[in-house]
Amino acid sequence: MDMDGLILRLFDIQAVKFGSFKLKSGITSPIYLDLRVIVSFPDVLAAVAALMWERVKDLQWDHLCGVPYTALPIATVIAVQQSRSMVMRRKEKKEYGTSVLVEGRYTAGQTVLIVEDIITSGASILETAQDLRAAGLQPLHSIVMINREQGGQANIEASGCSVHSVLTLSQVLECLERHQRLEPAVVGQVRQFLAANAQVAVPASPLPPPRPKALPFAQRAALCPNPVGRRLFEIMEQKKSNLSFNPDVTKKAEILRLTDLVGPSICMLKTHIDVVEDFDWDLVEQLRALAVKHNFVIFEDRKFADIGNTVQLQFTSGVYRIAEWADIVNAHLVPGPGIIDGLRQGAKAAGRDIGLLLLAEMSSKGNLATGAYTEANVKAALEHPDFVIGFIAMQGLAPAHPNLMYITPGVQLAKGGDALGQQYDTPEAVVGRKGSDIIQVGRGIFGAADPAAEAEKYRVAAWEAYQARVQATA
Ligand SMILES: O=c1ccn([C@@H]2O[C@H](COP(=O)(O)O)[C@@H](O)[C@H]2O)c(=O)[nH]1
Repeated sequence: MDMDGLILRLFDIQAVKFGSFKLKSGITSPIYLDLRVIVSFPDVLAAVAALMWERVKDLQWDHLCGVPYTALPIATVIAVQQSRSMVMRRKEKKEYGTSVLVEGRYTAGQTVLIVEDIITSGASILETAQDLRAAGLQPLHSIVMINREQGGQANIEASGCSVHSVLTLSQVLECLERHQRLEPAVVGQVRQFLAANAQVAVPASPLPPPRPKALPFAQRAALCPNPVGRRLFEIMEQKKSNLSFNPDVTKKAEILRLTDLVGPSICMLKTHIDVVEDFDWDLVEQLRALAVKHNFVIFEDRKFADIGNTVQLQFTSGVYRIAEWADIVNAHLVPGPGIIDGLRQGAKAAGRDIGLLLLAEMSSKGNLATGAYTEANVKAALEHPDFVIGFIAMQGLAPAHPNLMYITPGVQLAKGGDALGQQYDTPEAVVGRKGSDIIQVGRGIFGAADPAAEAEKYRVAAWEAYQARVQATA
């Protein structure tokens, strides 16, 4: 389809209309471009995507992002036709579940080409660019199908994002006039309108409502119905520590040595009690004594994953009798919410305050704890606020519920991974940008020559990232 053919087809399918229309920018226009309809005309959708691609194929960028909603199918067609990666900006923020506004796989600093159907003032592209920046991405370029030539290009380029367009409104008008599709009076009216509205201001508040405030841990403690969650928030504030340490070694003496060394820097000790070769009850007693000495809570990373009745037995019985000494345990939601009730009953039988973390996300490559599964975990947590204190997660998931906390494993001072699929991100990224609360560190600390000094480095990095996050939304 050539350009004239496309413009005539847009006219025929009523994607170009004449009358009196109120635009998002507030102005009343005698012409309205409604590219929403093209989803019902695959030939038009394909032609639009191909022409837009022609304009930008030589530019350098990492991901496409369609402005919701009209440009989403256009961006999708380009992404599929050209085998290019796309990210997707949410227009509405979800009540619960992943709070990310930009979906997809991307890393901070990557660049984006924004795809839009029409620009007038440029407000919609600016809104999308703002959310992309908030997600750590760089909106470098934009491509629009029709530029209404009303100042949008200048407004967007002033923000550092280049604008490329396939057609201008004048070109559309000129083509329809040449093919005698319009009365001369209508053409004159539209030209007059364009001349009088060459500079449309971005509407006063095109931006989405501000993100929820990141409350200080001290304030979040007061919102926490579970005594252990409350205590952990308080310890974090008292020790200025949002560092959890896991001495994943197999000898009792080494676990105790490492724990005593890093104890002053941590708010939480995470154990894998079933890897200890010389486990005995004295280990438990000594760990509890260290927890009192250094003021931290103990989290047994048992990752329960069976039916309610079985996990209750695993929790309270057997060699480890976890419910008698752990402050916090965790569970997969795979078996359904019965697992939460089973563990709650176990805690009650032991007569102790215990908090539960749900494994909403994981750090390992290719893990399946994503999307709807993650959201189901958030829903379950909201339904059991007395017992579920938060999540193992890679980011903040429900910022509207500050009583819930996020513990993120897979953290080291430099990004990387191990040979078995573990993936590491930095404290700054995890706590500062992704909204997690506590970093979970093992080998990064006990693998260092001086574990105590290394733990301090992690404590300072995570605490500074937390403080910066609170200040940024204050
Ligand atoms: O998704 C998950 C859940 C749990 N872990 C646990 O965290 C530590 C990480 O240890 P590093 O030595 O810092 O890699 C480990 O105990 C895992 O069992 C996780 O890594 N990812």
